[in-house]
Amino acid sequence: MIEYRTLRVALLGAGSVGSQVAAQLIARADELASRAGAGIELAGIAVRDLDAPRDADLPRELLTTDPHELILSSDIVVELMGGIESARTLILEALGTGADVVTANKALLAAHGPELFAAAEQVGAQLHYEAAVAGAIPIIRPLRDSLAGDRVQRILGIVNGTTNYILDEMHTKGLGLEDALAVATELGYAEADPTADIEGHDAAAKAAILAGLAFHTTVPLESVHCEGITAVTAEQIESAKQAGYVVKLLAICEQLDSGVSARVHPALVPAAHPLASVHGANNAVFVQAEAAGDLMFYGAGAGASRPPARCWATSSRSRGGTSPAGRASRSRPARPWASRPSAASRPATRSRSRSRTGRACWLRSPGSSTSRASRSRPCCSRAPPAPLRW
Ligand SMILES: NC(=O)C1=CN([C@@H]2O[C@H](COP(=O)(O)OP(=O)(O)OC[C@H]3O[C@@H](n4cnc5c(N)ncnc54)[C@H](O)[C@@H]3O)[C@@H](O)[C@H]2O)C=CC1
Ligand SMILES: N[C@@H](CC=O)C(=O)O
Repeated sequence: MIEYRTLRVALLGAGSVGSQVAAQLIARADELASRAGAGIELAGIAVRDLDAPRDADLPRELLTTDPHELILSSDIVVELMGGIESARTLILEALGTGADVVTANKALLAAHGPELFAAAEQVGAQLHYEAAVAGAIPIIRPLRDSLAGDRVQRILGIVNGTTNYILDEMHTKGLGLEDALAVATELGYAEADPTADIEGHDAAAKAAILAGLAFHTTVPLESVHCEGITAVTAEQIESAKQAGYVVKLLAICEQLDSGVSARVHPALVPAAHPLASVHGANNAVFVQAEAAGDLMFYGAGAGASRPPARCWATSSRSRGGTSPAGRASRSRPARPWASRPSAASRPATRSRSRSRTGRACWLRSPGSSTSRASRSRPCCSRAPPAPLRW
């Protein structure tokens, strides 16, 4: 019988994703231990309300309303609360103790990534975020590590499951946006505030993260052009269909001569393109790289049972100390586990329409001025978004 030393894991938040992560950590503790070479013990779960109903049956004795105490006694902290300020403060607190952190919080990373990574670097801790982009799809590590020696030229991503689900329901069943959003929310795809999904902010945060990794730079969230799906109409979807296109909310990250461009907006995708076949809440990230050519990463993008796999995969690889007390003094500990168009159907509504060469283009709908798009610069390079060349 092999005896493993034990890593204590603190979970912050027990909502859709957090409760599933907790359930998996409990149910698969032995399997994780043998893979990670260390025992994994769920030390506690910080919640707001001890009596709130949860998606999974969690041992009551693990619940606490005191995240600070929990963090102090843990080796790895998994943040699944969402939101900005509390999450930021608690992650900084955890890193300050030398704990490794796992987060799926793309909004936080896009807004405060440099600060958080600097804090991790300072104490030699790790900050994992594989589940922050594209749900269950492993995309962070491939971009950061596997493609590090290549030159990524462009990324086309369907990175928001909620909007893909909505557009797919509108396309295949003729459902309205509101009805489809209600189902997406019920299924746990949507953010706590679904405006972040339908206005494109969630996809924009993911685009900033992807563009930063792909082009080895920092992409401020404010520089990502952002237009959601609220102005997409049933008529536009039907007209796109007739013309052989599917409307998708795309995150497009490109290395242009003028600089890095990252933008999010509805686009017409030719029905034969692999991205057109991404249905429901699935995501796909289509990467074009100089040496590797075209790659497509595909899988479940949202839904409570999907991202947990990415969370506990990174937790189990994350370093842990033999005792929390020993952490603060370690500056660079040995880490054996570490790897470290709008689819306007009527030409009159299009700001850019399909070109004579048959390329599908970026189409902007006149009704979308309430989105962050209208307030932000179009892209990092300040160049206007370029039409897509498929
Ligand atoms: N739902 C999904 O499919 C995916 C979600 N994510 C991200 O994972 C994170 C969690 O998402 P969900 O589970 O869907 O959200 P959720 O809203 O279902 O759960 C968040 C939970 O955290 C709790 N919470 C918030 N602040 C807290 C605090 N200060 N102390 C203790 N508990 C607190 C809330 O009460 C809630 O129970 C978010 O950052 C989200 O963007 C990432 C990938 C997929
Ligand atoms: N609300 C998000 C959840 C995962 O990141 C989405 O719909 O993609």
